[in-house]
Amino acid sequence: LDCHSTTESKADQGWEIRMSNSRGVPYFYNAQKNESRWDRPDGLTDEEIKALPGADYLTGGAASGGAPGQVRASHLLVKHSGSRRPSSWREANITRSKDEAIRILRGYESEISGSAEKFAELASKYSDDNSARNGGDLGWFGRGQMQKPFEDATFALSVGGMSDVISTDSGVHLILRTS
Ligand SMILES: O=C(CCc1ccccc1)N[C@H](Cc1nc2ccccc2[nH]1)C(=O)O
Repeated sequence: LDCHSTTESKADQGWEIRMSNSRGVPYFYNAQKNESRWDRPDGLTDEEIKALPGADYLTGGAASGGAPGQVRASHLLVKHSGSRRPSSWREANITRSKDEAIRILRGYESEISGSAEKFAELASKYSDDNSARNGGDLGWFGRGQMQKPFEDATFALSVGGMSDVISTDSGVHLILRTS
């Protein structure tokens, strides 16, 4: 019986780097092990860490400050049948009505009740945007980059503030301004 000892390459050990919205610093996340940690996983060298998905959170990218006039925000998007692209990582064919999407989002809004950590947790689980994998974090952006209703709502928020339900061509959103 010849057993092959496959030494897993570090890359497919499932580690990635995500941004903690509540603390505004990166952390190590492993979906396979369902583990999150602030400190470097044992045995990962600098080189291997730099090669992980989300590594740009460690360098410039989203972690460092934005240019003047830029803001940083997270959002929780609930798509509906009228969305420009009624499909997401969560659901291949989204058929809920806009009213239903708003009702769902109002439910999250009351569950969040001002907690940035709760926001990131619910965005990770339920946002129909790919930013769900980063707790809804969109990084830094300036005016002219996002759909107008989204931009205006974000720039009207103070840091730490959360928007009302905002509607764009993509669906309905809750926005949390983080910087
Ligand atoms: O437009 C994009 C980002 C680029 C993209 C397009 C298509 C597939 C994947 C990414 N994603 C939308 C969801 C979405 N709409 C937004 C509006 C404002 C901010 C973030 C948003 N995220 C969406 O997925 O419909």
